[in-house]
Amino acid sequence: MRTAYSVETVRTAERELMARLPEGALMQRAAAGLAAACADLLGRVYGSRVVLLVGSGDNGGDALYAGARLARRGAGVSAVLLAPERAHPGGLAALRRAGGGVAADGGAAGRLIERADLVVDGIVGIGGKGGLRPDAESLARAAARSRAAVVAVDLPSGIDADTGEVHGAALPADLTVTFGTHKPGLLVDPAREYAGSVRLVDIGLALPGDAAVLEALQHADAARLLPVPGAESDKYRRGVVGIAAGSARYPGAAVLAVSGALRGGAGAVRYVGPAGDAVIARFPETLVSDRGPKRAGRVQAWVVGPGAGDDAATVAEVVAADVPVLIDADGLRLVDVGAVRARTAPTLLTPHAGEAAALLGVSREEVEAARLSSARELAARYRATVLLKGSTTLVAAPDGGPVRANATGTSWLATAGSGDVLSGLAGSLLASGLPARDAGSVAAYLHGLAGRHAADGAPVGAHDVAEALPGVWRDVREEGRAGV
Ligand SMILES: NC(=O)C1=CN([C@@H]2O[C@H](COP(=O)(O)OP(=O)(O)OC[C@H]3O[C@@H](n4cnc5c(N)ncnc54)[C@H](O)[C@@H]3O)[C@@H](O)[C@H]2O)[C@@H](O)CC1
Ligand SMILES: Nc1ncnc2c1ncn2[C@@H]1O[C@H](COP(=O)(O)OP(=O)(O)O)[C@@H](O)[C@H]1O
Ligand SMILES: [K+]
Repeated sequence: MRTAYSVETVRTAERELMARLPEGALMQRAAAGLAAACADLLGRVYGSRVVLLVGSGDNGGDALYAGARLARRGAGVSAVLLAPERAHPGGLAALRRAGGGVAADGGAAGRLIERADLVVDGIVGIGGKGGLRPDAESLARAAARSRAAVVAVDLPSGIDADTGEVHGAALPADLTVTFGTHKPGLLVDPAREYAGSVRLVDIGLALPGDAAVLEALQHADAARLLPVPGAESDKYRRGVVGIAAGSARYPGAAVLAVSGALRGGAGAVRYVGPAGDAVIARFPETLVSDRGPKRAGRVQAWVVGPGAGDDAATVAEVVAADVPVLIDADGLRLVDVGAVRARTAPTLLTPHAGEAAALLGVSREEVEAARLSSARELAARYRATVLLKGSTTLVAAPDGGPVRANATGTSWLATAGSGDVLSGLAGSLLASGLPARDAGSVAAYLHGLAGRHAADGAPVGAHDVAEALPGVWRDVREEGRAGV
């Protein structure tokens, strides 16, 4: 599991560790890891041109000490000091001793950045507040214009470490070298996009497991959660998932939700609704009923809403059932918040940003700018687990605890109907017995990978994503066993 901790927790752990180590040891560990990552990125250090953007705090100190290490290996290293009188004195002295220089003025800084192979962003780290200030912003613009690779120290400067929000200008990186632990902003959009790839450097911080703010499943975690039938299993013991979806106008949503559900681990898929003929034509293994959810036969979990049109009665009937229920798409518009809050069995809501905005009474842009707080707020209001879809998908439980972030997806998944496949898949995992947080996060994990496999750099339809699921499932189990 990849975990992320708040700035406050990181600071506490750092203080405890620093008290036990010689002065400056922690910064040397950070700088050594940073210099090694820069060297890997450069390929050849000797003769390369490196520019350090140095702010007034310890983030700048890391950059200066790493720059000194690169200078000792033959790189031409120059520092651009945003606040010369407050630049880390030890770091600056080390850089000078190693033969590095300092840009004389803004003009020189611009020219250095233009010719650089590598720009190291040490403007601001976990001490940052708000977006970049104007002097830093102009350097960020110069770095973006140059052909240099950008390595962010700890965090891309300008992002909010705790929330993943970006208030103002920030400096996009190709690589972020982060220390001790991931920070939430490295896993949640829009900030995550600024980070590029992320490399974690162990500096020996001891972080309390129960204080994680965010978690991201890895193959081994997903593999452990995937339901696998045992020798004694039969289709009912594996779980039956009910799909109440589709309408005369949108029969395809029913077919796609069933396509996801059939690949999600339940032993049987029951379909209820007006699109039974279309479902059976495509998936003859589906148990089809036109008698409404209450009289369709037993299920261990329901999915309601994809392509449901205005059928509020079916949504209400499903929400009244005493089994786990996933509510998606039209179902989110039709459902009564009081009825959801009153449920005792688990509920999983799966809105995209637009649907979440409608439920919260804010704009879509506001949800996209503040994904973490939006997911948490919805979970609290509906007393339900919320899976907020998008480039990073978040799964927030109503009882607090770490939010799961998923970034396995690809923007090729932004295609009509791919959300229907996801809801069928997650419903099937619910029916097979996974708690809502696990069902949602495992579904997002597999769905994202399936999108990647199916697309492989080209446009795909939602049915391609569903068809890629068994292959992905196999990969996750195999690689998970191998400890990948
Ligand atoms: N505390 C520790 O033990 C360690 C800290 N490390 C580094 O230290 C960093 C934290 O250092 P600091 O606490 O000194 O804080 P930072 O260096 O992150 O930033 C603080 C300084 O930046 C200025 N600033 C704040 N917001 C700004 C903005 N938006 N634009 C421009 N300037 C801004 C502030 O005035 C302040 O002087 C970490 O991110 C990490 O890089 C590492 O060396 C590992 C050890
Ligand atoms: N830019 C993106 N990057 C990664 N995944 C995305 C992106 N945009 C959308 N997705 C994913 O694609 C799916 C789209 O679902 P949704 O918006 O409900 O579409 P539909 O209603 O047409 O099925 C979700 O799983 C979502 O997380
Ligand atoms: K930084």
